[in-house]
Amino acid sequence: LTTPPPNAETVPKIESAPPPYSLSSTYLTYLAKIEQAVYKEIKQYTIDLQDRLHLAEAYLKDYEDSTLKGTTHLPENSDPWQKAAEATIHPLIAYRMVRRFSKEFQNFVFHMEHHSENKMVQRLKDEGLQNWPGEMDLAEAMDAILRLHYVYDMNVEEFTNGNFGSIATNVGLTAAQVFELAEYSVNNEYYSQAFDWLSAAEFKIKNENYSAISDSQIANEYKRVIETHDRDYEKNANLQNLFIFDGKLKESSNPIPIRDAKIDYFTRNLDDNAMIAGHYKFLAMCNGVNFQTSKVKSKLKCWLDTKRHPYFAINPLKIELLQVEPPLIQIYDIISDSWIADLKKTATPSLRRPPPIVAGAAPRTAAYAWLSDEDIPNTPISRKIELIADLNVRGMAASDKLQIASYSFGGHVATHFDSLGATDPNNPVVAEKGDRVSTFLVYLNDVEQGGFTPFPLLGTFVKPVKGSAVFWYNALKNGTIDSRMLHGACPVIMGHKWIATKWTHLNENMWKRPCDLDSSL
Ligand SMILES: O=C(O)CCC(=O)C(=O)O
Ligand SMILES: [Fe+2]
Repeated sequence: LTTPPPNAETVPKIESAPPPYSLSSTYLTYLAKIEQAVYKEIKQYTIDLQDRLHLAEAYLKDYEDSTLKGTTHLPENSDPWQKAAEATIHPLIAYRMVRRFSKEFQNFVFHMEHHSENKMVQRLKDEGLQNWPGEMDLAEAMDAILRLHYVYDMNVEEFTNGNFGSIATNVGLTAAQVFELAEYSVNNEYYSQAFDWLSAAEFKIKNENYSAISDSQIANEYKRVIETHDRDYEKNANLQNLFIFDGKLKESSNPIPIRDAKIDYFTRNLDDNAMIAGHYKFLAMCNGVNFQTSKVKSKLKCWLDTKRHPYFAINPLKIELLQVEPPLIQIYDIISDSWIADLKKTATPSLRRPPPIVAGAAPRTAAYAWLSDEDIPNTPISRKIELIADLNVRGMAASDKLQIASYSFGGHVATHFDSLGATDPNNPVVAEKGDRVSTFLVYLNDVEQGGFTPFPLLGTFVKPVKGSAVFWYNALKNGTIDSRMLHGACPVIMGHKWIATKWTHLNENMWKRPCDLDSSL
């Protein structure tokens, strides 16, 4: 796995907004660190509980083997004082009693006092118990797991056995945990997913010695999926983007598998609008499908560029052309490990959950921080981008601050345009600086699996490669939005994903934008 992000301990307690625990590898790392202490605490607690149980049992046994055993000839209901006197005649019974009072009780009371539940709870509170993940974090984590299933057409049985495509691991989920995700799917109207999760739970229960759920719970849940689906079907059938079966489940003996239903949607909605068509191509690309024609592909190439600036005569840029028109390029090895470490370290304390989604904006699940050039004096990345892209980048008017994003499992961005005017024609930033004319996105690490950046309408996608950047223009030369530049981020399956993004604005780059990126060929 990737090395943990720096300064995980410095993750702040955020008063204004709940910390994005499930959304960011940084916060997950912080939790994993806390859990090392929690594990030790609870492990010790079980040892203490066992000690106390043994002490209590030893006391009972000693009393039963001496006093009770030696005084059985008195009737059950005889006078307690008479019984007590009887117990003190025998020297060894008497001795054992004195021993119990002076030794075993002391021991017992000592253990009770020093390892009480209250003290454990206090220690957990000291670790930050009240700020730990809650319902919302769990819902976000469940969404992330279900998103991986949906986007990558995961076989739930394989997935929950810990096998992710080409990667096999030895950790999966229990039948009860799989069942919880099935229930969550139904509650959130992901009916087709619910079926996959239920049948996986049904299968898993057979292979478990002990399961916290039963076959009858699963049977009831199947009934609930069908009933809930059929109840909501009429109401929602007209909603284009709602993932729903074609027809009522009660009447169809064979529900359409999620995979076929997606392909159906893909072909049906292809021409409706860029966002919807883009979504289904996006899913295919996350799975590695490239839609570029052989004619387009034949123009693609890699080269070492020495001409952009004298600096590059001795440090040539390794450029790969991913699409000629509109231009999309990936440039390798543009940022050193020490710059990467500086960016992660500086961003970590201010990583926050994204703002609530406004109408028309794409859902995104990552934690974000914004760095000004002054925040990172030893990492002059704006200057470097100026040299590479030949654009004005430095200064408040020329670009946005550098955006750092930290994704965790299932972390994604739905298809969108980086142009601010695309979602909000009255955006004040557009009025002031002009729209975002270009995007320069740097991958700060390799991702074990998943996390591609697809451009559905170009038919190609970018793979995260540590230290490489992808560059494109969001605006046409006349300044209007280039609607071909729809893109998104595929969910991370395994690993962490960190990116740094610089958006350059139009007004300061009016005269800078080269006529054609191709001229450097
Ligand atoms: O993470 C990626 O690959 C793309 C992110 C993106 O498009 C964005 O944040 O606007
Ligand atoms: Fe974007």
